Amino acid sequence: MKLNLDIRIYIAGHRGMVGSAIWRKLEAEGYTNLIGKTSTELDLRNQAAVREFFEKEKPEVVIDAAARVGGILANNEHPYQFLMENLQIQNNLIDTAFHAGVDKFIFLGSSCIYPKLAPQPLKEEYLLTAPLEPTNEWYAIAKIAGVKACEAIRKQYGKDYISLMPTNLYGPFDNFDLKTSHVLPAMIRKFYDAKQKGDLPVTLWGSGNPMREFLYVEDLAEAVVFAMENKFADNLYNVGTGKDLTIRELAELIQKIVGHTGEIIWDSTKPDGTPRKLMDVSKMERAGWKAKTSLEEGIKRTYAWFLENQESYKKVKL
Ligand SMILES: NC(=O)C1=CN([C@@H]2O[C@H](COP(=O)(O)OP(=O)(O)OC[C@H]3O[C@@H](n4cnc5c(N)ncnc54)[C@H](OP(=O)(O)O)[C@@H]3O)[C@@H](O)[C@H]2O)C=CC1
Ligand SMILES: C[C@H]1O[C@H](OP(=O)(O)OP(=O)(O)OC[C@H]2O[C@@H](n3cnc4c(=O)[nH]c(N)nc43)[C@H](O)[C@@H]2O)[C@@H](O)[C@@H](O)C1=O
Repeated sequence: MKLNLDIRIYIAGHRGMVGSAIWRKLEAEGYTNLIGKTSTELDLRNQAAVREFFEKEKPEVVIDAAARVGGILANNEHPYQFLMENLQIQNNLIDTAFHAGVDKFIFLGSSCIYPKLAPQPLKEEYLLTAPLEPTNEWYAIAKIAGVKACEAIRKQYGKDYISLMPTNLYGPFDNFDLKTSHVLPAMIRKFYDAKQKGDLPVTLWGSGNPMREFLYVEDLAEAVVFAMENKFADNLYNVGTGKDLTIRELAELIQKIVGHTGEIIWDSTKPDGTPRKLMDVSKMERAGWKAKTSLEEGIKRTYAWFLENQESYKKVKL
Protein backbone atom coordinates (compact mmCIF):
# COMPACT_ATOMS: atom_id res chain seq x y z
CA MET A 1 0.00 0.00 0.00
CA LYS A 2 1.04 3.60 -0.58
CA LEU A 3 3.52 5.17 1.84
CA ASN A 4 3.01 8.71 3.16
CA LEU A 5 3.29 10.89 0.07
CA ASP A 6 5.71 13.25 1.84
CA ILE A 7 8.13 10.47 2.85
CA ARG A 8 11.73 11.43 1.98
CA ILE A 9 12.86 9.18 -0.90
CA TYR A 10 16.45 9.36 -2.16
CA ILE A 11 16.93 8.03 -5.69
CA ALA A 12 20.67 7.53 -6.21
CA GLY A 13 21.46 7.88 -9.93
CA HIS A 14 18.23 9.82 -10.56
CA ARG A 15 19.38 11.12 -13.94
CA GLY A 16 20.18 7.71 -15.39
CA MET A 17 17.87 5.65 -17.57
CA VAL A 18 16.60 3.64 -14.56
CA GLY A 19 16.78 6.40 -11.93
CA SER A 20 14.92 8.92 -14.09
CA ALA A 21 12.19 6.35 -14.87
CA ILE A 22 11.80 5.66 -11.13
CA TRP A 23 11.68 9.41 -10.43
CA ARG A 24 8.92 9.91 -13.07
CA LYS A 25 6.94 6.97 -11.67
CA LEU A 26 7.18 8.23 -8.06
CA GLU A 27 6.06 11.72 -9.17
CA ALA A 28 3.14 10.18 -11.05
CA GLU A 29 2.17 8.29 -7.89
CA GLY A 30 2.05 11.58 -5.96
CA TYR A 31 5.23 11.36 -3.88
CA THR A 32 6.35 14.91 -3.16
CA ASN A 33 9.67 14.56 -1.31
CA LEU A 34 12.07 13.12 -3.92
CA ILE A 35 15.80 13.68 -3.40
CA GLY A 36 18.44 13.38 -6.14
CA LYS A 37 22.05 14.46 -6.63
CA THR A 38 24.11 14.33 -9.82
CA SER A 39 27.51 12.65 -9.71
CA THR A 40 29.05 16.14 -9.92
CA GLU A 41 27.10 17.29 -6.88
CA LEU A 42 27.78 14.07 -4.93
CA ASP A 43 30.38 11.51 -6.01
CA LEU A 44 29.09 8.34 -4.36
CA ARG A 45 32.60 6.90 -4.35
CA ASN A 46 33.44 9.43 -1.63
CA GLN A 47 32.38 7.93 1.70
CA ALA A 48 32.74 11.14 3.74
CA ALA A 49 30.64 13.09 1.22
CA VAL A 50 27.94 10.40 1.29
CA ARG A 51 27.82 10.47 5.11
CA GLU A 52 27.53 14.27 5.11
CA PHE A 53 24.73 14.05 2.52
CA PHE A 54 22.73 11.54 4.63
CA GLU A 55 23.16 13.68 7.77
CA LYS A 56 21.81 16.70 5.91
CA GLU A 57 19.03 15.16 3.80
CA LYS A 58 17.88 12.40 6.20
CA PRO A 59 16.23 10.15 3.56
CA GLU A 60 13.68 7.60 4.86
CA VAL A 61 13.77 5.38 1.76
CA VAL A 62 16.80 4.79 -0.49
CA ILE A 63 16.61 3.41 -4.03
CA ASP A 64 20.03 2.65 -5.47
CA ALA A 65 20.01 3.18 -9.25
CA ALA A 66 23.55 4.55 -9.32
CA ALA A 67 26.36 2.49 -10.80
CA ARG A 68 29.07 2.32 -13.42
CA VAL A 69 27.02 0.70 -16.19
CA GLY A 70 27.86 -0.39 -19.72
CA GLY A 71 27.53 -3.05 -22.37
CA ILE A 72 29.66 -6.08 -22.98
CA LEU A 73 32.64 -4.19 -24.49
CA ALA A 74 32.72 -1.51 -21.80
CA ASN A 75 32.70 -4.19 -19.10
CA ASN A 76 35.35 -6.27 -20.86
CA GLU A 77 37.69 -3.31 -21.38
CA HIS A 78 37.33 -1.62 -17.96
CA PRO A 79 37.17 -4.50 -15.45
CA TYR A 80 38.80 -2.55 -12.61
CA GLN A 81 36.40 0.41 -12.83
CA PHE A 82 33.34 -1.86 -13.13
CA LEU A 83 34.43 -3.75 -10.03
CA MET A 84 35.83 -0.99 -7.84
CA GLU A 85 33.52 1.92 -8.63
CA ASN A 86 30.44 -0.22 -8.15
CA LEU A 87 31.76 -1.60 -4.86
CA GLN A 88 32.51 1.93 -3.64
CA ILE A 89 29.14 3.36 -4.71
CA GLN A 90 26.96 0.61 -3.28
CA ASN A 91 29.02 0.09 -0.10
CA ASN A 92 28.84 3.80 0.71
CA LEU A 93 25.09 3.89 0.07
CA ILE A 94 24.20 0.67 1.90
CA ASP A 95 26.47 1.16 4.92
CA THR A 96 25.62 4.85 5.34
CA ALA A 97 21.89 4.19 4.98
CA PHE A 98 22.09 1.40 7.56
CA HIS A 99 23.98 3.54 10.10
CA ALA A 100 21.66 6.49 9.43
CA GLY A 101 18.70 4.30 10.42
CA VAL A 102 17.11 4.04 6.95
CA ASP A 103 14.51 1.26 7.20
CA LYS A 104 13.81 0.67 3.49
CA PHE A 105 16.58 0.18 0.92
CA ILE A 106 16.14 -1.14 -2.63
CA PHE A 107 19.36 -2.34 -4.30
CA LEU A 108 19.43 -2.93 -8.06
CA GLY A 109 21.69 -5.71 -9.30
CA SER A 110 21.58 -7.41 -12.68
CA SER A 111 20.87 -10.80 -14.25
CA CYS A 112 24.60 -11.13 -14.94
CA ILE A 113 25.12 -12.14 -11.28
CA TYR A 114 24.04 -15.70 -12.15
CA PRO A 115 26.46 -18.39 -13.36
CA LYS A 116 27.31 -18.40 -17.09
CA LEU A 117 25.95 -21.89 -17.69
CA ALA A 118 23.28 -22.18 -15.00
CA PRO A 119 20.07 -24.01 -15.94
CA GLN A 120 17.54 -21.74 -17.66
CA PRO A 121 15.38 -20.03 -16.71
CA LEU A 122 17.57 -18.65 -13.90
CA LYS A 123 16.14 -19.00 -10.39
CA GLU A 124 17.32 -16.79 -7.50
CA GLU A 125 18.73 -19.85 -5.72
CA TYR A 126 21.24 -20.43 -8.57
CA LEU A 127 23.33 -17.52 -7.24
CA LEU A 128 26.96 -18.54 -6.51
CA THR A 129 26.50 -22.12 -7.69
CA ALA A 130 29.00 -22.00 -10.60
CA PRO A 131 31.49 -19.70 -12.41
CA LEU A 132 30.37 -16.35 -13.84
CA GLU A 133 30.49 -15.04 -17.43
CA PRO A 134 34.08 -13.68 -17.91
CA THR A 135 33.07 -10.53 -19.85
CA ASN A 136 31.19 -9.10 -16.91
CA GLU A 137 32.33 -11.07 -13.83
CA TRP A 138 33.89 -7.88 -12.36
CA TYR A 139 30.57 -6.02 -12.43
CA ALA A 140 28.75 -9.20 -11.35
CA ILE A 141 30.98 -9.69 -8.28
CA ALA A 142 30.34 -6.10 -7.22
CA LYS A 143 26.60 -6.63 -7.61
CA ILE A 144 26.72 -9.94 -5.72
CA ALA A 145 28.48 -8.13 -2.85
CA GLY A 146 25.59 -5.62 -2.79
CA VAL A 147 23.03 -8.43 -2.71
CA LYS A 148 24.89 -10.05 0.19
CA ALA A 149 25.24 -6.77 2.12
CA CYS A 150 21.47 -6.21 1.95
CA GLU A 151 20.82 -9.85 2.85
CA ALA A 152 23.11 -9.59 5.91
CA ILE A 153 21.39 -6.40 7.14
CA ARG A 154 18.00 -8.06 6.67
CA LYS A 155 19.07 -11.25 8.47
CA GLN A 156 21.10 -9.70 11.32
CA TYR A 157 19.13 -6.50 11.96
CA GLY A 158 15.69 -7.23 10.49
CA LYS A 159 15.73 -4.17 8.20
CA ASP A 160 13.69 -4.12 4.98
CA TYR A 161 16.68 -4.10 2.57
CA ILE A 162 15.91 -5.93 -0.67
CA SER A 163 17.69 -6.65 -3.94
CA LEU A 164 15.97 -6.61 -7.32
CA MET A 165 17.77 -8.31 -10.23
CA PRO A 166 16.56 -6.73 -13.48
CA THR A 167 17.21 -8.35 -16.83
CA ASN A 168 18.63 -6.23 -19.69
CA LEU A 169 16.81 -2.90 -19.64
CA TYR A 170 16.06 -0.35 -22.35
CA GLY A 171 13.98 2.78 -22.89
CA PRO A 172 14.06 6.59 -22.75
CA PHE A 173 17.34 8.15 -21.54
CA ASP A 174 19.27 4.99 -22.40
CA ASN A 175 22.94 5.24 -23.37
CA PHE A 176 23.19 5.36 -27.19
CA ASP A 177 26.97 5.73 -27.34
CA LEU A 178 28.17 2.93 -29.63
CA LYS A 179 31.28 2.06 -27.58
CA THR A 180 29.73 1.82 -24.12
CA SER A 181 26.05 1.04 -24.70
CA HIS A 182 24.06 -2.17 -24.49
CA VAL A 183 22.87 -3.99 -27.59
CA LEU A 184 19.34 -2.64 -27.98
CA PRO A 185 20.14 1.10 -28.01
CA ALA A 186 23.22 0.38 -30.15
CA MET A 187 21.06 -1.36 -32.76
CA ILE A 188 18.55 1.51 -32.82
CA ARG A 189 21.37 3.98 -33.39
CA LYS A 190 23.18 1.85 -35.99
CA PHE A 191 20.09 1.06 -38.07
CA TYR A 192 18.94 4.68 -37.91
CA ASP A 193 22.33 6.13 -38.92
CA ALA A 194 22.70 3.57 -41.76
CA LYS A 195 19.18 4.25 -43.05
CA GLN A 196 19.90 7.99 -43.12
CA LYS A 197 22.95 7.30 -45.30
CA GLY A 198 21.01 5.31 -47.88
CA ASP A 199 20.58 1.95 -46.15
CA LEU A 200 24.29 1.22 -45.82
CA PRO A 201 25.22 -2.17 -44.29
CA VAL A 202 25.06 -2.38 -40.46
CA THR A 203 27.82 -4.18 -38.54
CA LEU A 204 26.72 -5.92 -35.35
CA TRP A 205 28.83 -7.76 -32.79
CA GLY A 206 29.38 -11.48 -32.25
CA SER A 207 27.49 -14.31 -33.91
CA GLY A 208 23.91 -13.15 -33.31
CA ASN A 209 23.22 -16.51 -31.65
CA PRO A 210 23.18 -15.53 -27.93
CA MET A 211 19.75 -15.02 -26.40
CA ARG A 212 18.70 -12.06 -24.25
CA GLU A 213 15.63 -10.99 -22.29
CA PHE A 214 14.66 -7.29 -22.38
CA LEU A 215 12.46 -5.33 -19.97
CA TYR A 216 11.16 -1.85 -20.78
CA VAL A 217 12.56 0.53 -18.16
CA GLU A 218 9.17 2.01 -17.23
CA ASP A 219 7.99 -1.47 -16.28
CA LEU A 220 11.08 -1.81 -14.07
CA ALA A 221 10.29 1.53 -12.44
CA GLU A 222 6.81 0.23 -11.66
CA ALA A 223 8.34 -2.92 -10.12
CA VAL A 224 10.67 -0.80 -7.95
CA VAL A 225 7.78 1.36 -6.65
CA PHE A 226 5.77 -1.84 -6.03
CA ALA A 227 8.69 -3.20 -3.98
CA MET A 228 8.95 0.10 -2.11
CA GLU A 229 5.25 0.05 -1.18
CA ASN A 230 5.13 -3.60 -0.15
CA LYS A 231 6.98 -5.69 2.42
CA PHE A 232 8.60 -8.65 0.65
CA ALA A 233 9.16 -11.97 2.41
CA ASP A 234 12.67 -12.47 1.00
CA ASN A 235 15.81 -10.59 -0.06
CA LEU A 236 16.33 -11.41 -3.74
CA TYR A 237 13.84 -11.11 -6.64
CA ASN A 238 14.34 -11.43 -10.42
CA VAL A 239 12.57 -8.72 -12.42
CA GLY A 240 11.98 -9.44 -16.11
CA THR A 241 9.51 -10.57 -18.75
CA GLY A 242 10.40 -14.27 -18.66
CA LYS A 243 10.73 -14.22 -22.48
CA ASP A 244 13.89 -14.02 -24.61
CA LEU A 245 15.00 -14.00 -28.23
CA THR A 246 18.25 -14.31 -30.18
CA ILE A 247 20.33 -11.23 -30.90
CA ARG A 248 19.72 -11.95 -34.58
CA GLU A 249 15.92 -11.90 -34.06
CA LEU A 250 16.31 -8.64 -32.09
CA ALA A 251 18.26 -7.14 -35.00
CA GLU A 252 15.55 -8.14 -37.49
CA LEU A 253 12.84 -6.63 -35.25
CA ILE A 254 14.68 -3.32 -34.78
CA GLN A 255 15.63 -3.20 -38.49
CA LYS A 256 11.91 -3.52 -39.34
CA ILE A 257 10.82 -0.86 -36.83
CA VAL A 258 13.51 1.60 -37.99
CA GLY A 259 12.82 0.78 -41.67
CA HIS A 260 16.40 -0.07 -42.64
CA THR A 261 16.67 -2.31 -45.70
CA GLY A 262 20.44 -2.78 -46.03
CA GLU A 263 22.65 -5.74 -45.16
CA ILE A 264 23.56 -6.89 -41.64
CA ILE A 265 27.18 -7.93 -41.11
CA TRP A 266 28.20 -9.93 -37.98
CA ASP A 267 31.65 -9.06 -36.57
CA SER A 268 32.90 -12.28 -34.97
CA THR A 269 35.92 -10.50 -33.46
CA LYS A 270 33.54 -9.07 -30.83
CA PRO A 271 32.46 -11.18 -27.82
CA ASP A 272 29.11 -12.97 -27.63
CA GLY A 273 29.15 -13.00 -23.82
CA THR A 274 26.91 -15.43 -22.00
CA PRO A 275 24.89 -17.69 -24.34
CA ARG A 276 21.61 -17.10 -22.49
CA LYS A 277 20.38 -15.50 -19.26
CA LEU A 278 16.61 -15.90 -19.23
CA MET A 279 15.27 -15.30 -15.75
CA ASP A 280 12.58 -17.19 -13.88
CA VAL A 281 10.27 -14.31 -12.87
CA SER A 282 7.70 -16.43 -10.99
CA LYS A 283 8.88 -15.31 -7.52
CA MET A 284 8.16 -11.63 -8.34
CA GLU A 285 4.84 -12.64 -9.92
CA ARG A 286 3.89 -14.47 -6.72
CA ALA A 287 4.81 -11.28 -4.82
CA GLY A 288 2.23 -9.50 -7.01
CA TRP A 289 4.06 -7.83 -9.92
CA LYS A 290 4.24 -8.76 -13.63
CA ALA A 291 5.74 -6.92 -16.61
CA LYS A 292 3.24 -5.61 -19.16
CA THR A 293 5.04 -3.86 -22.07
CA SER A 294 5.78 -6.09 -25.08
CA LEU A 295 9.25 -5.90 -26.64
CA GLU A 296 7.89 -4.53 -29.95
CA GLU A 297 5.88 -1.81 -28.15
CA GLY A 298 8.81 -0.94 -25.93
CA ILE A 299 11.20 -0.63 -28.87
CA LYS A 300 8.72 1.56 -30.76
CA ARG A 301 8.44 3.92 -27.76
CA THR A 302 12.23 3.97 -27.31
CA TYR A 303 12.80 4.68 -31.02
CA ALA A 304 10.26 7.55 -30.88
CA TRP A 305 12.10 8.98 -27.87
CA PHE A 306 15.45 8.58 -29.66
CA LEU A 307 14.18 10.49 -32.73
CA GLU A 308 12.96 13.36 -30.57
CA ASN A 309 16.09 13.56 -28.42
CA GLN A 310 19.04 12.20 -30.36
CA GLU A 311 20.58 15.62 -31.02
CA SER A 312 20.36 17.00 -27.48
CA TYR A 313 20.95 13.70 -25.68
CA LYS A 314 24.44 12.33 -26.12
CA LYS A 315 25.30 10.17 -23.16
CA VAL A 316 28.89 9.12 -23.50
CA LYS A 317 30.20 7.22 -20.50
CA LEU A 318 33.66 5.70 -20.33
N1 LIG B 1 20.85 -0.76 -18.27
C1 LIG B 1 20.64 -2.04 -18.06
O1 LIG B 1 20.44 -2.83 -19.00
C2 LIG B 1 20.60 -2.56 -16.67
C3 LIG B 1 20.88 -1.75 -15.56
N2 LIG B 1 20.81 -2.30 -14.30
C4 LIG B 1 21.13 -1.50 -13.10
O2 LIG B 1 20.30 -0.34 -13.03
C5 LIG B 1 21.03 0.72 -12.42
C6 LIG B 1 21.02 1.95 -13.31
O3 LIG B 1 21.46 1.59 -14.59
P1 LIG B 1 21.21 2.60 -15.82
O4 LIG B 1 20.15 3.57 -15.47
O5 LIG B 1 21.10 1.77 -17.04
O6 LIG B 1 22.60 3.36 -15.88
P2 LIG B 1 22.92 4.86 -16.29
O7 LIG B 1 24.35 4.87 -16.68
O8 LIG B 1 21.89 5.38 -17.22
O9 LIG B 1 22.75 5.65 -14.90
C7 LIG B 1 23.67 5.43 -13.87
C8 LIG B 1 23.57 6.57 -12.91
O10 LIG B 1 24.53 6.36 -11.89
C9 LIG B 1 25.11 7.62 -11.57
N3 LIG B 1 26.49 7.43 -11.15
C10 LIG B 1 27.46 6.69 -11.74
N4 LIG B 1 28.61 6.82 -11.07
C11 LIG B 1 28.37 7.69 -10.03
C12 LIG B 1 29.17 8.25 -8.99
N5 LIG B 1 30.45 7.95 -8.86
N6 LIG B 1 28.57 9.10 -8.12
C13 LIG B 1 27.27 9.42 -8.25
N7 LIG B 1 26.44 8.93 -9.21
C14 LIG B 1 27.01 8.07 -10.09
C15 LIG B 1 25.07 8.48 -12.82
O11 LIG B 1 24.92 9.83 -12.40
P3 LIG B 1 25.13 11.11 -13.37
O12 LIG B 1 24.18 10.93 -14.52
O13 LIG B 1 24.77 12.27 -12.49
O14 LIG B 1 26.58 11.09 -13.78
C16 LIG B 1 23.83 7.93 -13.55
O15 LIG B 1 22.73 8.75 -13.32
C17 LIG B 1 22.43 0.20 -12.15
O16 LIG B 1 22.51 -0.27 -10.82
C18 LIG B 1 22.54 -0.97 -13.11
O17 LIG B 1 23.45 -1.93 -12.63
C19 LIG B 1 20.50 -3.62 -14.09
C20 LIG B 1 20.22 -4.44 -15.16
C21 LIG B 1 20.26 -3.97 -16.51
C1 LIG C 1 22.61 -5.82 -18.62
C2 LIG C 1 23.83 -6.67 -18.89
O1 LIG C 1 24.51 -6.21 -20.03
C3 LIG C 1 25.79 -6.72 -20.25
O2 LIG C 1 25.72 -8.01 -20.75
P1 LIG C 1 25.21 -8.31 -22.22
O3 LIG C 1 23.75 -8.52 -22.18
O4 LIG C 1 26.08 -9.39 -22.79
O5 LIG C 1 25.56 -6.94 -22.94
P2 LIG C 1 25.23 -6.29 -24.33
O6 LIG C 1 23.82 -5.78 -24.31
O7 LIG C 1 26.31 -5.29 -24.59
O8 LIG C 1 25.40 -7.47 -25.44
C4 LIG C 1 24.39 -8.41 -25.61
C5 LIG C 1 24.71 -9.21 -26.89
O9 LIG C 1 24.48 -8.36 -28.02
C6 LIG C 1 25.57 -8.50 -28.94
N1 LIG C 1 25.68 -7.30 -29.77
C7 LIG C 1 25.52 -7.29 -31.13
N2 LIG C 1 25.72 -6.05 -31.63
C8 LIG C 1 26.01 -5.25 -30.56
C9 LIG C 1 26.33 -3.85 -30.46
O10 LIG C 1 26.40 -3.10 -31.47
N3 LIG C 1 26.51 -3.38 -29.18
C10 LIG C 1 26.46 -4.17 -28.07
N4 LIG C 1 26.65 -3.64 -26.84
N5 LIG C 1 26.19 -5.53 -28.14
C11 LIG C 1 25.96 -6.04 -29.38
C12 LIG C 1 26.77 -8.70 -27.99
O11 LIG C 1 27.85 -9.24 -28.73
C13 LIG C 1 26.18 -9.69 -26.99
O12 LIG C 1 26.19 -10.98 -27.51
C14 LIG C 1 26.66 -6.82 -19.03
O13 LIG C 1 27.92 -6.33 -19.42
C15 LIG C 1 26.05 -6.08 -17.91
O14 LIG C 1 26.07 -4.70 -18.13
C16 LIG C 1 24.69 -6.56 -17.70
O15 LIG C 1 24.31 -6.89 -16.61
